[in-house]
This record gives sequence, C-alpha cells and structure tokens, in this order.
Amino acid sequence: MTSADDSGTADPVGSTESVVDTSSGLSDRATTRSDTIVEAKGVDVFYGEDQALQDISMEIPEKQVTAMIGPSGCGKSTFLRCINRMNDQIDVCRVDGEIEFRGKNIYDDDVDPVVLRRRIGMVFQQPNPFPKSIYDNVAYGLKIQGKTEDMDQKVENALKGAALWDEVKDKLHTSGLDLSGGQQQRLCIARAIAVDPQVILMDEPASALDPIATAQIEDLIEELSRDFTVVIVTHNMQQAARISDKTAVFLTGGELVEFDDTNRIFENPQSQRVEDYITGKFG
Ligand SMILES: Nc1ncnc2c1ncn2[C@@H]1O[C@H](COP(=O)(O)OP(=O)(O)OP(=O)(O)O)[C@@H](O)[C@H]1O
Repeated sequence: MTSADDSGTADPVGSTESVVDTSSGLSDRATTRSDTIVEAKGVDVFYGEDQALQDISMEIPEKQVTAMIGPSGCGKSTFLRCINRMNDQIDVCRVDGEIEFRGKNIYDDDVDPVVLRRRIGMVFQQPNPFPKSIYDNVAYGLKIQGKTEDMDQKVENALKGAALWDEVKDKLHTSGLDLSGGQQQRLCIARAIAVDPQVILMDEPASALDPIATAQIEDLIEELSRDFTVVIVTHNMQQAARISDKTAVFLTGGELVEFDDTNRIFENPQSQRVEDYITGKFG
C-alpha cells in the first residue's frame, strides 16, 4: 500500500497543525462559510450503468449532527461513502460533481484518500474491532501515523471520548472482540476519534444494537458533536428526530428531496413526498 501514512512524505491534504495548507491540500479552516465543513455540488453517482444518486447538492454544517434518512436503496450509504471516498474501493462506482471539504474538492488528483480518511473517519453498521486488545484497537491509527508519544494518555482520552473508559480501564489488554456489541461499537468510535478527525461518518451505527446500547450510542453522538461534525445514516426516523440538528431526506431514485433543520423536516416539511414518507404513507 502506498500512502502518505506509510511513506512519511508530506501530507497531501494538509497537516493538522497547519491552519491552511498552501500547496495542494485541504485546509483545516473553513474558507468560504464558517459553518460549512462539507459541501456537495451536483454529485451524481453511478454503479456501472445504474445511477444511484442524482445531482446532490448540500452543505453540511460543522460540529452539528446531520442525519440522512430515506427508504431502502435511495442512496444514503452511497452518499455517505462519497464523503470520504470509500466508494473508490468499488470498481464499478463512478462519482461526478464535487464534494468540498473546507473548500477543497476531495476528488482532486492531489488528495490522498488515505489521508482524507484521517480527517473524515467512518463507523459502520456492524461493530468491527480488530482482533486485538482494546488498547491496541485505539492505538492502531496513531501508531500508523507515528504519533506514539503519550500513547497511554491518548488511548485513555479516546476511550473517555467514546464513553467507554470506565467499563474497560481495568482490562485494556483483553481482546476487543470480548466486549458486548454496544461496547464494541463504542470501541470503534474510540478508534475513529483517536486520530483526531474533523468529521465522523456513521452508517446505521446502532442498528445492530439492543435498545439500551442504542440509547448510549445516541447520547454519545450528541456529545461527539461538541467536538466533531457527525453525519449519520439511519433507517430510524425517531432516531434522526432525537439526535440530529439537520436532516436530509433522500427518496427513491437517488434524489435529495429536502434538507433542512430537523424540527422543520418533521414538523413542517415543504415537500408532499417528504410528508408522506415521514408520516409512514410509504417507504
Ligand atoms: N457496490 C454496489 N454495486 C452496485 N450497486 C450498488 C452497490 N452499492 C449500492 N448499490 C446500489 O445503489 C443504490 C443505492 O444503494 P445504497 O446502499 O446507497 O442505498 P441506501 O439508501 O443506503 O439503502 P439501505 O437503507 O437499504 O442501506 C441501490 O440501488 C443499490 O442496489
């Protein structure tokens, strides 16, 4: 694997220490609107001949929770994966249009997706800890980046940030796979935040969990949005209403039909199709 991580060469999306990367990369400060961290501009996505997303434009605000809802197959996960170029790994997938992260198009040739994913991390539906100790799961990304100083403290901070520290502090060197599903998901969140991302993408992070573990994850997401921008795909409209500041409603055909403050989407949607969807008339 060739990447800036492994080679130790200059970080092509800007170092976290710099405010603005002057060469080719992404800045760490919003350059246009102070509250927009990610902006999609006319994004079309195709899998082979099939179009999954049509002309998606939206501005994702910094340090808020943005939820993406809609019926199965409408393209929510596809859009989420576009935001940190996870779709690059799918051969038949083609993304047209632009997605800017702090004003820089992440699809530009000079952006290294590996480095991008440090800024824009991801948590998946199924908790997927590495078959390593709790400690090593959290330390993994930091070690890859060579950021090994004060490792114990960084691991502790990430576990605290993921509301898991108290439950695991006496067994840091046992396997992450021995934790409950909800704990494993919080471990994956600790792993994601350890490398100090700016955006965390979550694809149905609680759908494999019981109600208590789900409530813990929901509380955690609200906490995380103090420090991070969270973008979450959920099937669960109540969850979107509970935890998000903004909601994007995708509907069949890969259209973004409405994007607004969550209260407005649920209380006074502008589109009849959105109203029909959230009142359960279809989907
Ligand atoms: N790897 C892939 N290869 C080909 N087509 C795909 C691939 N991933 C998704 N699709 C297609 O793209 C469309 C959007 O899928 P996507 O998973 O993004 O929707 P979704 O809204 O997240 O659905 P769900 O809520 O069921 O997860 C669907 O028609 C799906 O079949």
